[in-house]
Formats: sequence, structure tokens, C-alpha cells
Amino acid sequence: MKIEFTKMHGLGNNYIYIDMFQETLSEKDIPMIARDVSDIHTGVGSDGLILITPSENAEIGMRIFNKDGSEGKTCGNGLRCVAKYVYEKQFVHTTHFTIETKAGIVEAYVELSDGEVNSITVDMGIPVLNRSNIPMIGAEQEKVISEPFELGAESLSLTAVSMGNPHAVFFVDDIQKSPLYELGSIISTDNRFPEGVNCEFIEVINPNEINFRVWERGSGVTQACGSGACASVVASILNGYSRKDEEICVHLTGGDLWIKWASDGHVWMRGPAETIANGEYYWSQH
Ligand SMILES: N[C@@H](CCC[C@H](N)C(=O)O)C(=O)O
Repeated sequence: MKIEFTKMHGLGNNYIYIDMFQETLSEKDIPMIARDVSDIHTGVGSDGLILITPSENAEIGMRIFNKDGSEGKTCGNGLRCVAKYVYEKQFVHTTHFTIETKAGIVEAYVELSDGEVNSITVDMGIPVLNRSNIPMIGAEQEKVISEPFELGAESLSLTAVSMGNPHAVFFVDDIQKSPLYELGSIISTDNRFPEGVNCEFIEVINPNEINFRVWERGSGVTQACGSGACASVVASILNGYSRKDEEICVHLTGGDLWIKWASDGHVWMRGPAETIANGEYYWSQH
């Protein structure tokens, strides 16, 4: 089966994008296609698969599948790439439009420079802080802010935030020494998180600047995670390191994102999106 695709990235967080206005995939094949196409040796190589779909409730729809074939509910870097794609293909005719994800409908704003897409701002919505809705096991309604998190002999301090998808944020003194490879996969599948979790280590440089590393649920270490950057800024504010209504620069491995948690509760993300390649993928079930 021949599938046309576009490979795009947001700060190095790269996905294979399939335009479902043109292609038809069977629902049961999608997780397998996500795994196969993501494989660097036998596929194209990516952090996962993103489908750009029609939507009944918004102007455009988006679905995200991680490298292991699991479906996530949202993807910050993916949203900016989808916004660039649909604007450039003229699926939308204004610079402000809506995109539906499994986590809800978000608004995207495309910023142009000399007629070219320069950056994209997305209203990522209101973070969910109640433990049971993250979801994380334990007392209902309670927020998880700087809570002791035992992991064998290690004792970490956890702040948990859902941006539509779950994030476990840990503050470290030096980002270079964060135990990303040692603990990322263990935390990501820890049974205190019934749906798994994306795991972020952050170093606060000053109230308006943080360093960031991520282990993504279903994909492992990636160069950037937009929803994770939003969750980290929310965690930084909840812990008193940063302030609401101020734009905070998040330094990710692949570059910078600007995030603001506004007083009305909404989290805004601003950053770039790039097209890498267009191609045809030859998929066969095995
Ligand atoms: N890279 C993403 C998040 C992708 C989904 C995540 N791994 C999950 O399973 O929740 C981003 O930029 O937000």
C-alpha cells in the first residue's frame, strides 16, 4: 500500500504527517503504521505519526500516535506543524482557526513574515491539576505539587499536570545531570500513573527562563515536547518559581518555546514549525 506523507518537526520533535483528506487508512492498521513508519531502520524514522483529518467540530482535526503505536490525546509541537500544513495548503483561509484533538478543541494563530509562516501560537487550554484527572492514583481532587515521589532508593519531588495528556515534572539543579535516561522510562510506566506519563526534568534559570528535558510516553527521549513545555511552566508557577501572565522561555534540546499561563487559566505556546520532506511510504502488514 502506498501512502503519501510529509515529515515535519517542531524543534526536532519530528512526526510523519498523513493528510487524511487524501489518504484512507483502516483504523486497525493505524497503530501498526505508526510503529513501522517511525522505525529509523526499516521505516522513515520519527517520534510517531500524526493524522491531519476532517473534523465535524473544528476547522481541522488532528490525531497523534507515539512511536510505539499508542495514541496520545494532544501534541503541542504537532499542533504547530498541523497549523503550518493546513495554512500553506489553503485548507483554511485565515491565520486564526480551530483544531480538534482528542483532548479538545484548540485555537491556532499563524504569524507570517514576508508571506511565509514564521511562528505559530496555540491556546493550549486550561491545565488539569486534580490528581484523579491527571490521572494519578491517590486522593481525589488533590493537586500534586512538590509531592515526595519514591523510586527505589531515590526520593524525588513531583508536580503533576495534565495538558490534556499527563506530565510528571521534576525540578533539578543542573539539567546536564538530570537522570533522564536512568529514570525516564521507569517513571513513564510507573503504576501510580494508570495511563502512563510523560516525564520532564526542568532547571529554573530565572523566573522567565527554564531548561527542559523530556522522556515522552510511548516515544522515549525526544528533542522537544510542546505540551511538556506548557506543563513545566505551569509547574514552575505552582511552585512559586515563575509568575502568571509572563512569557517564559523554555530551552529544549531542539530550541526554544515561549509559554505563558494567563490569569484566565489558559496556557499559550509560541514557536516554530518546519517541513522536512514529502514522500511515499510503502506499507505492508507483516
Ligand atoms: N510531543 C508531544 C506529545 C506527544 C504525545 C505524548 N507522548 C503522549 O503520549 O501524551 C508534544 O509536543 O506535546
